Amino acid sequence: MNNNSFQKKPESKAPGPKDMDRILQSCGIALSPDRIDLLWQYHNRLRQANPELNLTRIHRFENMVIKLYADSILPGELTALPSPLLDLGTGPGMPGIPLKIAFPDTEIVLAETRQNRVVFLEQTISSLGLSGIRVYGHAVTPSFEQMFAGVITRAVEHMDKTLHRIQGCVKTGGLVIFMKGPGCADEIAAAQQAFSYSFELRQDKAYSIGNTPNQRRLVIFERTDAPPARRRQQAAEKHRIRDIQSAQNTTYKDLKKLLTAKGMKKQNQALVSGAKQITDIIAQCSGKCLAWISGSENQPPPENLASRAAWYRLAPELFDTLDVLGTRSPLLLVEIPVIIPWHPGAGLPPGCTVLVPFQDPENVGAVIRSAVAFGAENIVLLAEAAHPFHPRAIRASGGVVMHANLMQGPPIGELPTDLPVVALSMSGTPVFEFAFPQSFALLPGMEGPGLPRGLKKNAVSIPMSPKVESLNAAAAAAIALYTWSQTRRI
Ligand SMILES: C[S@@+](CC[C@H](N)C(=O)[O-])C[C@H]1O[C@@H](n2cnc3c(N)ncnc32)[C@H](O)[C@@H]1O
Repeated sequence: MNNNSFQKKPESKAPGPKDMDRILQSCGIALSPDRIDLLWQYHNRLRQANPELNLTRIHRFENMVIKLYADSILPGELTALPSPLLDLGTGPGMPGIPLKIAFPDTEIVLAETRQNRVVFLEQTISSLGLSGIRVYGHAVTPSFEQMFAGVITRAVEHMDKTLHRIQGCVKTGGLVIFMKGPGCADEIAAAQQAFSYSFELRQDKAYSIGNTPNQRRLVIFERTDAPPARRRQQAAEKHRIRDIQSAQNTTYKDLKKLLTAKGMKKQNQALVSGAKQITDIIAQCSGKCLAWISGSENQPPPENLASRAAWYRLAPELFDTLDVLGTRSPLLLVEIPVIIPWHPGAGLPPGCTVLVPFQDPENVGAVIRSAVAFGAENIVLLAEAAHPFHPRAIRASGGVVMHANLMQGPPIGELPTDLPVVALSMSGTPVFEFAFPQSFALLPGMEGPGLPRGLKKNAVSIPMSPKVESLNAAAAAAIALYTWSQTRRI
């Protein structure tokens, strides 16, 4: 028998508050003895409850101090903590409880959905005798509207999801503090893209926890717009409000008529959908905005919508009927520019006039967008064309229809035969070899029936692989317009 087996192993001394203090100091955190004592009590409660509640997978004492407590406290050393502060998805109280202990003046609310954790948090707060900290034991959702100066969150979800979730509860200028690992660049980019109108990146700081190899990144966004509750109140003071609950309401009936070209022509109005289009139109054509239309009072108009625009708050089912693109975000009622008649007898202006025959509103919107992009400023809608302010056309145009120079022309069959038409046709001259006249009308092929014979005299084609039968007509028009625009630059 090995003699060693009789020897007692040297007992490792159980760690105590002094060890906690020493490790925290090595991470650059100096707490007074009473604060260390509170953190020690928290540590013991966490350890006791962990086997039953599964609060953390970190068990070694040193790791718990570094990766849980020091990690939780460091954001307060690196930035001034906003107060009151919501710790979203606090779990067992991280970072909220160590932060409260280290920065007792900060008011903190711990948000946690799991009820056994909620009980643990409440008992911990009471047992440690902490004040200025409480638990919100429900899910934080966009409709949560208690107001905070800031949110902090650790190990919960992607940043864009959190920014969406906390939009109701952070004041203008409030901070959203994300405690992340080093590789979060994609998350930051996604959040910036999705929330460019409401949050700005204020800080992105890489650091390590003391002298350990644990790399961390503190990412802070600042809220730039007003939260919905404030916007609702401001909007109610600023705009004329009309609550519409019945399909028999005359304003609603008029709005419904705008779903047809006839209604749009008669009322000279259109419905715009899509958050980006609407934002752009409000910014660029504020005088044309007549009403903000939402399916609930929780979607107030943005602050820069002119006060002359009304706010129509529709019952959800009435709103859904108008929201033909199914965007579920509010619509904008706009006054549309008068489409003046086109008189071909007066001759064509220099450059390219685009004739639009498309019956598909998306092609109409797309070709108008390309025409303006490549400098063909005169656009003639032939009688066959879908209405350029059809919701799909507005969306495909990227909002360009609002300021394009649109004219109303005859049916394609009634175009003057002496018009210098350059038609787009599969059998025409390859577009790169074609000498565009000084002044001409570009006629892209109509879907289905194609071009009338008489107009094929001067035809250009887009060379392409025989594997594809034909290009989308608006795409072909865009290529021809681009080619023409390049010949003008020579
Ligand atoms: C992975 S744990 C992280 C806990 C803690 N922040 C940490 O760093 O140790 C995420 C916690 O967020 C909670 N949670 C998730 N979504 C939430 C929401 N919408 N509102 C409140 N709590 C939420 C979960 O119940 C869970 O306890």
